[in-house]
Amino acid sequence: MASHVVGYPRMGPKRELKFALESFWDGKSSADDLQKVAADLRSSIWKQMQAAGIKFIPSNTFSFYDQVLDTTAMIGAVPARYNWNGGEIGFDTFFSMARGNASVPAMEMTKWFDTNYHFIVPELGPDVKFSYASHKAVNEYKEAKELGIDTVPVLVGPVSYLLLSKPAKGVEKNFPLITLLAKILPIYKEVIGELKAAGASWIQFDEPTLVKDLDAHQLAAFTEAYAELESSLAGLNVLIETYFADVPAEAYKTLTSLKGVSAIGFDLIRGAKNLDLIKGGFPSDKYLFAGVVDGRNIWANDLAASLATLQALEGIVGKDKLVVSTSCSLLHTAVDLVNETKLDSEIKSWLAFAAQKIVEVNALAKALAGQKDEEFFSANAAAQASRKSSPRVTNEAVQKAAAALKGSDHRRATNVSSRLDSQQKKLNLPILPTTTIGSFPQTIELRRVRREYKAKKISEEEYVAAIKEEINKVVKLQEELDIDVLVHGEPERNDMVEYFGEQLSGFAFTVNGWVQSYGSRCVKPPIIYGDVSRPKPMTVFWSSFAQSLTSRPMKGMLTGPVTILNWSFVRNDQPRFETCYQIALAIKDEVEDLEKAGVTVIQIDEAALREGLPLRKSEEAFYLDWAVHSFRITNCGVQDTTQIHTHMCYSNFNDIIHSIIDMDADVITIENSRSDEKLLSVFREGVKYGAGIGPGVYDIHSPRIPSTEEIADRINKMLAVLETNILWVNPDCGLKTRKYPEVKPALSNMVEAAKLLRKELASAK
Ligand SMILES: Nc1nc2c(c(=O)[nH]1)N[C@@H](CNc1ccc(C(=O)N[C@@H](CCC(=O)N[C@@H](CCC(=O)N[C@@H](CCC(=O)O)C(=O)O)C(=O)O)C(=O)O)cc1)CN2
Ligand code: MET
Ligand SMILES: [Zn+2]
Repeated sequence: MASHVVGYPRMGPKRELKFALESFWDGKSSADDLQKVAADLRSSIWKQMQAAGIKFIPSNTFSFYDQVLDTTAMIGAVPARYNWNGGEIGFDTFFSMARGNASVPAMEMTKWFDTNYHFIVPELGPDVKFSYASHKAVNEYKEAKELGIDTVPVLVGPVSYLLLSKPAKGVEKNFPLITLLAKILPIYKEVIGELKAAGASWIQFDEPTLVKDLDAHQLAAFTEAYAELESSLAGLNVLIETYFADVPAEAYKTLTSLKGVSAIGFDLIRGAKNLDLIKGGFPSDKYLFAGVVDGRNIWANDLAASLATLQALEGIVGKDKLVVSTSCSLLHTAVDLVNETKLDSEIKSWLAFAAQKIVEVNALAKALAGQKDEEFFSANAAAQASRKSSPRVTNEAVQKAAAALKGSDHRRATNVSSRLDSQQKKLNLPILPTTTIGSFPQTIELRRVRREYKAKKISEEEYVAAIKEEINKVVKLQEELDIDVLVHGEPERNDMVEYFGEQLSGFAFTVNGWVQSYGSRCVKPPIIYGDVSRPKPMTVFWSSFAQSLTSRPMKGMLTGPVTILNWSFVRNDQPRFETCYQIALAIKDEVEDLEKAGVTVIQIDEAALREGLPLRKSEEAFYLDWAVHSFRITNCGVQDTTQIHTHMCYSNFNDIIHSIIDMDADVITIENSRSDEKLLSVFREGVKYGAGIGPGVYDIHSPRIPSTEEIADRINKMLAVLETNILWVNPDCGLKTRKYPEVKPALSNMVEAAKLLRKELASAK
């Protein structure tokens, strides 16, 4: 019985790739140094999988930034503004596309399906000249082969690639990108040819868009694409991998009849209906790659349950056609539990990170082949039983309180426009008020202070003094810049989700459980293992201190329940909405304590609300209902004069604008600049928005400093579709990833632009 892994984390068990990338970008190390770190990581991962007994080991799942950008490089689809002159694409062009450079902004980045991973959106059109411009897939296959490991090279499938692209600037918005298939397939053919010549016997195409709602045209593109590739693929075993949800019934028909395809991979964790589809009929000549080990979470597999599932599948497809696999790439889980020295041993026994998951995959494959490791299986069964019965998982008071919520929809008593009036009387803000999203740069010194405090190398007094000093600096800076509504800068926070997880009951946290979010940036999602409650106030101390330093309004800064849920590793033993309501109640307590402490503006970030949206239309309404409800629970009890802000980043909101309105926040700040102001089109189309809104005026994900004119131009575009009195001026997102030499001039230009427009508006009256 064979085993397979869809993909593996790239960063390394101690984020070696992150540090190598950042050092290279800072000019502190050479391209060769970076290549060396990368090669070492790849080789250790391949060897680890080989040692675990994995038969189908993936290659080309490594990336210096993102696998979709790698594909863009492979087919030479570099936007003209990067001045690429042909030839093999090197670091310069590659990283300019990813991060921008001094003269050109980066390409758009967006969420990879419903994960916290971001990909670089390809910009295509009828005039793009495609060419084979990155041999990475072939090189990595050869590299593994030289180590004596015959891998399965992985490519982003051509149809998913196009369906994830957007029309380039100047190309008609509804240009049918799928018509570019004919132009990119010849390059895929070249790659396939080289892989065959190098000795590959399998190839994997990731086609995750097959789990979305596709129309007949889009489905037909899959049929055409693989028919077109069939002759090039002859002699290779071809695996089409789907993940993140089940495949809709129509798509299943298309998928199982693709020409030249010998194997199909399914997510059997998130794809609840896949099993029934397969039971309803699976082609007898194809391999089934059964994704039973969860690539999106950190729980140890319930091996007995998976084995039963696999045995049922074996009855359908036959013993020699079943391959045990992961539900998706392990990119979305933490790397190695071995490095978790601080986790309590009972909780640790419930967990499996990527390194442990490959062992699970192999144990299942062996058990199917009649070589069950009894000891491994019984230890696993004991851990499953301990997790089910552990008293630390349950808090009855919390369960009762959460159950009681469902009857009411928790709305504020007064409507938003009269609330805004009461708030304005108190706040007395100018038109186009300026603010920032919360975090200020996280300097090396700041990180050192937090690290030393955690390691008990400095005392609590020293720590508090250092953070207070930082808050003081950030407040002074904002006053100098003349920003209207201030923030304390979040210097005490490692991350907006992890920070709250560390203070709530029912959460555990890791030391090295990093997951790539974008580029070199990683997150360490907390683990929700039990019922959630808030033992004591979490932010009141810092927020009241910050408010005491200034007469300007200081925003209290919280992360909302949906975002805490979506950016944590969540329980798989109760529905997500139950957990979300529990978190909402904890945040509600915090909101009310902030209000009591005299904080009059409170921002509750829901950065991840959109990405939690189910991948299929039919499931959206249910999610939006409980997600928006959870947000309202947190702040329905505050006074009219308390201004509730929320913030969202990186998303396409146009399709859920009515749910955003239904959140009933007083002010929303929202990402806008990196996606070409797509956001504004919804207002252009006539949606009425009466609450305060601050579409970001510049991209904070790039080191580039926007000019005053550029920002003023952006604000003008907003004024064309939004009422003057509801518009706020702010960056796209928090500033924690930036450096002060970028932030100071950028914010200064932002304030200047706001002032310029205030003047123009006043003289126009
Ligand atoms: N959870 C989450 N998801 C999100 C976002 C977000 O802010 N949070 N933002 C959006 C974009 N994604 C982002 C993801 C990560 C980062 C980010 O800045 N991550 C930091 C790590 C953040 C962190 O928790 N840092 C800790 C740990 C610091 C650390 O690495 N310490 C090292 C030593 C490092 C040193 O020598 O300074 C150690 O302890 O070993 C801290 O600052 O306290 C990074 O990769 O650099 C930014 C945006 C979408 N998704
Ligand atoms: N308040 C948070 C910050 O400014 C919101 C970030 S959304 C990813 O960092
Ligand atoms: Zn944000």
